[in-house]
Amino acid sequence: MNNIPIEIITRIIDLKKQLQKASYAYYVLDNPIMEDSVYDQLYRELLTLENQYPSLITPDSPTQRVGDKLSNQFSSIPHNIPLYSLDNAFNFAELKEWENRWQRQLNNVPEFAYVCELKIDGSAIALTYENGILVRGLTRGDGVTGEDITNNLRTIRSIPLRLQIDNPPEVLEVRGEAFLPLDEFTRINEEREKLGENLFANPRNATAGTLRQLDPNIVSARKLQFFAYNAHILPENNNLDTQEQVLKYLTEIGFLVNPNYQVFNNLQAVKKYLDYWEKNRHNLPYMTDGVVIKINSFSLQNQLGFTQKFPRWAIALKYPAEEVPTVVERIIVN
Ligand SMILES: NC(=O)c1cnc(OC2CCCC2)nc1N
Repeated sequence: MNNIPIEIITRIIDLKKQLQKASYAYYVLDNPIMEDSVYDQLYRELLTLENQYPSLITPDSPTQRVGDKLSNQFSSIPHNIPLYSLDNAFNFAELKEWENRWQRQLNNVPEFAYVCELKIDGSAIALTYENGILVRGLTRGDGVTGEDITNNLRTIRSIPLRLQIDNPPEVLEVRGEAFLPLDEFTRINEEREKLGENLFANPRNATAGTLRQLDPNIVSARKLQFFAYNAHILPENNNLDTQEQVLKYLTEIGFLVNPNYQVFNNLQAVKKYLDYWEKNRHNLPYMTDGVVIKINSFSLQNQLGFTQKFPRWAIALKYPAEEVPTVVERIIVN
């Protein structure tokens, strides 16, 4: 590092900042701030400088998204914070029972709110950022330990390699859903069908299958996306008091958050949201299998805690399972 001209060092830092900002605008805000040709030119300049000065390559560099080393297997790593699964409700009456249960447990809280989030039908993922840099990405696994698929997750452009804030927390745990948009799912199955390979039954299986690929280049070629829905700043001394604040924070620091979340003060209002999305979810470019309803206040969440498997403060309203139009069905029809 000592015999490298300072102009080179500052140029590399500046290029990474510009490229990360442009990538965030393009993949997360869906609002490009740079022509593709300019992005490519800056990217090539960074690549050239990093090849000349390899000691200046950092893990958050945009050039480090697609590693070239093949994994031969994934190691199992314990989660910093366990990932819980969701209890299910299959109709409004069961939702009402859930509300009665938690209200009884808290001796009838008059003031509360629910956050409703579309339940994205993909693979649950846990990301760890240290001082703003992505250091690890794990599958949900059994909730206690997950498989280290960091190299595969780094290829997902809507997962930032560096948080887009100047003073990042020491450790940040981000949870969310990796998923395949429906058009990409169809494209992958058409490709497999041409190669005589078996088809993925649905986008969830295709996502899980892709994340288990040992070659990050294959993962990079499939346009996986990621919706973040939870964050834990460690040590837990932060000013995030509600789920709604967490969703806003996640967007600020560089994540794609599903924009269809809404806050309601009662279950009747939640019902309208459920009915709306049961009808309109098929217009979305990705699969959902329900709605996740969470109590908004972390103070109430902490008072309620967890059962052996589930948080008492959240539940998934599941829509009836449905068939995904796959290439096979089209052949049969034709
Ligand atoms: N698939 C989803 O979209 C989804 C899954 N899980 C959660 O919340 C976790 C947090 C605590 C228990 C469940 N939210 C979601 N939106």
